[in-house]
Amino acid sequence: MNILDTIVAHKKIEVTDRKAQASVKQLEAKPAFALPVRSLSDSLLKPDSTGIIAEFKRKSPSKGFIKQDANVTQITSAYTRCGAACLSVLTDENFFGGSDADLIEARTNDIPVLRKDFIVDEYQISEAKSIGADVVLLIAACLTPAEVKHLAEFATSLGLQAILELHAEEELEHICDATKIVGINNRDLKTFNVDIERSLRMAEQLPADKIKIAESGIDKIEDILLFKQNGFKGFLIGEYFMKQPDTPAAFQSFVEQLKAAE
Ligand SMILES: O=P(O)(O)OC[C@@H](O)[C@@H](O)c1c[nH]c2ccccc12
Repeated sequence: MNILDTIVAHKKIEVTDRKAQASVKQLEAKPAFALPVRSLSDSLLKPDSTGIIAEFKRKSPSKGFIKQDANVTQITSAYTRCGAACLSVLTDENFFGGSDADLIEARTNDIPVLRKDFIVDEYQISEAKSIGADVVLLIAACLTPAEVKHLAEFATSLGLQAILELHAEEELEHICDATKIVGINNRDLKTFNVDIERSLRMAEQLPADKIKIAESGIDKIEDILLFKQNGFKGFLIGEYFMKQPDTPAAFQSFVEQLKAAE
């Protein structure tokens, strides 16, 4: 079994357990469920947007611990203050060391927050809303096209936006009207290989009306400039910032360099 299959199998068991603990009605009754949603597309399309979706990630299956004791308040507030367009917060505990509590804390910032997790059931989208997320991720590699359509429409019905994550050309068939934002993952979730050129080639095949986001393995200003030239509006970056001894300072200097280069 590859790592993605392992994570998804684990996720399905977790979700079954959580469903037995809290009904959808109980999720809907949580105060955060009623919070207004902040729009990721509006944030990315602002003329002065950095486009950076800055990720809070303590560990990953490919790298192990990146920053085990990372402080979510300090890091997400610095990301926001220094110009992130959106925050991405891992909520998967087992493989990424994340939690709902991290997202709830990140939500106190006034930019959109992406719940970064492996969504296999609409229940997780209700959960995302109940902890204050504005955006959810739908990963084509673990869903059928019909599931993507259903989940994206369900997210939209709750006012949330969805990012459809693609990696391989065969996944282009997962695109539908409800998936307005498409992320191309430079990293293969089954092998962890990162290939930016491959993503650029694949992006050429996306419908022109989709908002494009480049994900993973981005660690230099030149990467962003290259993606921008190819029509990308968003850049999802985690490890590069999280692995720096001083994440807030590293983020600030990255944004300054990006602005100077433009
Ligand atoms: O840390 P990186 O290489 O900058 O990548 C961030 C983000 O793209 C990556 O964490 C990611 C992309 N798709 C995912 C799906 C699940 C979990 C994590 C991810």
